[in-house]
Amino acid sequence: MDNRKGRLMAVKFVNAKDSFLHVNLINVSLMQGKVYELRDETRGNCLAVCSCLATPLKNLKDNEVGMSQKLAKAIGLGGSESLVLTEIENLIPKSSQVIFTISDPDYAILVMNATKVEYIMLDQIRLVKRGQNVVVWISPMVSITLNTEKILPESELALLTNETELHILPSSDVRSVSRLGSLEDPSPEEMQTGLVCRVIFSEKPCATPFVAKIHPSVKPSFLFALGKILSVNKTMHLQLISDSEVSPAVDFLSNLPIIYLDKRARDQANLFFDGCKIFLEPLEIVRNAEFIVHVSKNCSVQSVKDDLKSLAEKLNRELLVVNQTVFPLKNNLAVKFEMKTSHTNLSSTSIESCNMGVKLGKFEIKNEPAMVEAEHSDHQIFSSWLPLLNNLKKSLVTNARTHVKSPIAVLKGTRGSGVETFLQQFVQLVVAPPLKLHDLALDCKAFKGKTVDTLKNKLMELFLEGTKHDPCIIIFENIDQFFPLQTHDLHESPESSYRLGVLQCIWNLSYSFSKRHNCYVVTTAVTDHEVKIWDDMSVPVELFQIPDLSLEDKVQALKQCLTKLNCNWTNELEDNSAQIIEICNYQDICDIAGRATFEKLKSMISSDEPVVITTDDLSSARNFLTSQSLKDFNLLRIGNQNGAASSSGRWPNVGGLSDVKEKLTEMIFWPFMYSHLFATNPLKLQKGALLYGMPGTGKTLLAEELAKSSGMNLIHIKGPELLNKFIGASEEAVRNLFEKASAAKPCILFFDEIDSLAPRRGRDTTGVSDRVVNQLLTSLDGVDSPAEAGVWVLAASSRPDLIDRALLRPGRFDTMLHCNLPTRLERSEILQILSSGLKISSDTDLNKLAEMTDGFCGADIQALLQTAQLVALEEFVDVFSEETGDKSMEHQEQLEVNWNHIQLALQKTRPSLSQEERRRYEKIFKEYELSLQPVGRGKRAVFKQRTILA
Ligand SMILES: Nc1ncnc2c1ncn2[C@@H]1O[C@H](COP(=O)(O)OP(=O)(O)OP(=O)(O)O)[C@@H](O)[C@H]1O
Repeated sequence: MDNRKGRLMAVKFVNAKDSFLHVNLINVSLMQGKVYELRDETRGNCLAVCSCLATPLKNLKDNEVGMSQKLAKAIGLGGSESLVLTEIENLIPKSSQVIFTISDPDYAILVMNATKVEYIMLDQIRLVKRGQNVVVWISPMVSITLNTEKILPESELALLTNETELHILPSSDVRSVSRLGSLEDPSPEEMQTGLVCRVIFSEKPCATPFVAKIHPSVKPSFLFALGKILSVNKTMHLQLISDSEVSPAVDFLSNLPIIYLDKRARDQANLFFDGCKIFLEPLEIVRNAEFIVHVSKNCSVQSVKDDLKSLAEKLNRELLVVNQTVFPLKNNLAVKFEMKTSHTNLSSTSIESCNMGVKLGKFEIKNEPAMVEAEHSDHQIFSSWLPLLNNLKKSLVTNARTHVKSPIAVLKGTRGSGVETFLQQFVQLVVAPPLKLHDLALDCKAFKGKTVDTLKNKLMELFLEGTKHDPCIIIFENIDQFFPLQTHDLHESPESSYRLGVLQCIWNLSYSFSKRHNCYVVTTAVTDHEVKIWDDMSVPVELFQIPDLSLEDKVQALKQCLTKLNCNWTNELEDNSAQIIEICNYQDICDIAGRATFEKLKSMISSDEPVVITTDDLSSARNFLTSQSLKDFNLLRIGNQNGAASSSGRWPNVGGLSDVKEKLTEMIFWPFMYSHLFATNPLKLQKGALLYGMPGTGKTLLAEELAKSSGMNLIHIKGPELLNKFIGASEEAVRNLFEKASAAKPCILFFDEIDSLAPRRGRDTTGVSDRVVNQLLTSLDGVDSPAEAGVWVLAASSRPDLIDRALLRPGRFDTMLHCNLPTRLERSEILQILSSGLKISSDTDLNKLAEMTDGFCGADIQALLQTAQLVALEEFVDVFSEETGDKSMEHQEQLEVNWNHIQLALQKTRPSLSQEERRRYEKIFKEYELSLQPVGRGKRAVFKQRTILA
């Protein structure tokens, strides 16, 4: 192609939403990124300049150039014509300011979408020529046409970059064009050319329709044309009258004046919701700005405040500055900066660098609406959450006024603690008067696995939507979707960079939008890990910890759930429910109510009677469900059969071990059962105990039985299950565990095989165990007195000598309880217990069996009885199938374990530990016990002394 002569190409209209030229693949390699002058083939005049897009369009021929039909029309091309394309080779100057004009209807659209235009403009247009029209698409259906009025410094062409300041003026306001870009002050008229207001629908109809009321402190009475927010084609005239009875004068959150509009005018303007924004364009220009303040980029807010203060003092008058931020100066004196609304300034630094008009007059700072104490109605807010709800609301208001706080609030609650419900209650609170925030939500579940770019586009749409409804609150639901479980590695990994990308995107948008608009982002976090990720990004999110519900609130939550499920409840349930759901969290209560209702409905399927839930229904539903807070853990039992603690027969299933049982009863059972007595007694309670002994001696059984008999939750951790190869993950698992235990209180945290989780430090080459031990120590030290905290810690090990010694110090696992191999008497007791569920013939002598099982531990005895049962079963099957050919086992009741079966089982069963192994264990325990006693003092000293005396 001869660049000087140009190339003749036929114009084809393509479905593009931009002001670029499009060509096919072959031409792209020649033309991409280049800039062309477009001349009319017949008349030869230059119509426009355009740059060529690098993305090829398949359906174009080699001699065709594609452009949008709208653009073609805007630059004066009619029908399908041909153009001569001449490349512009000279360097195109980058311009600092470009001034466009725009038709009045398009201006109305622009005003409502200014922020969006800022973001999308450079994607659609890069090059402009003085006098040329360009088209910008605000949405696929809506576009505006801009005419390039002026380029500064003076030039024919301008390349638009991020640095270019764009000014767009309505064409009716051409007078001001000549002044733009100069350092001249804008005239007072320019400053009063428009007003953005928030509409509140007036309850009483006005005598004349199309009259809007406004508080006199904001504007005197003028005639305005009303441009509406949703449908942009209509313009209606509106009489604006001042009325001292209307209040508030200014919506303090958005700093927008509020006007009250009659219903008829509202319908005419297609305004659908209270609180929407409208743009008022004056029909009369009013000269009333008396003083101009220049606010430059480098000028501090304080210096402006000082200037204005001295001015107010000098004039002995009060200052009124409409729009933008309010700075209180002294009693009843305030200033607000007014940006020029005569044009929309699109530079990112516009706020700092523009001139602002100050109007002198009286201005009353509207007092911050008192934090309306949230209503404590039956269906709404729990009193335990009320202080936090109000704090969060306060933070939001402060942020809206000062922009000094973080735009993101993270609500942290444990699993099942009702985080989502809390969020709903918060939203209810802020969308109601007086704040009237608009709420938008994004369910992150829908974006799981999507690219950061896809998410970014969606977020951009969401935030832009938010700016339309400013002030608004944006809620990220289920944000944990972006935190895959195994992202604890500190090294670069696809997961960690994805997560970082997502969060950075959320942060960047929240930050930039909240600077200019009142957008406040609220999200949730369930684990420490989720909170830490924000920390790692070093962005200042505000963290709010959701408190546990009080017992009264739990009962209220239960009633709410049952009411929602259309159920009634009995009076006795009213009295007993607190006891049943005492240790449940919010989600558990919802689940229990749901389960109880479901079971009740099942039982009365053919009845039309109303559903009435009783104490029994609730208790059985509670026993059926696993607590939410414990779902990730190995939960052995919650409470006993009745859902409440029993005070008698505490160890019915554990034989022998009387010392250990007694000590555990004193240490855990009593302080829990009689907490009121212990609370008034200054006794220092022990919070942790270590059960040690040979394998199979009933250590796990003891922990289970303790939880069962006291009605406490039990979290059972098998040593190595917490260890994770990712750096930091094991420590975090330990931290989470203690958090869960606290959420599930009253709770016993039971570390089985603790020697494998917390071996002595310094022996592990990977360092994982060392860090886990350190974390365990920190977490154990963090557990308060069990009577208050409701968390007791138990550990079990058959090799206590391998455990890190620091764990055994006072305040940690400071009580050592030895679970011995059972003696003959104890074996007899165990045999009684374990055989109680079996059918045993009368010829069986359990005492004799106890004598014959020397060296057997509890687990061995259980194995022996199981083997005896199997032997009995084999015999039973043989006899019945041979004699009767009956294989249906109808005669099961005749299945019985007799002495003979036991003898046979005894021949097949050996103690799990040989004599030598038992001796080795005994030696280890002895040495271990000795090593624990302080040298020269205490027991060891006594022991030594005794030796000497003997
Ligand atoms: N003292 C006991 N009374 C009744 N049953 C017992 C007793 N000791 C052990 N058993 C039986 O043995 C089974 C296994 O015991 P348990 O798991 O509690 O032993 P452990 O000491 O925790 O063993 P390990 O060290 O191998 O974990 C129990 O479920 C129970 O049936």
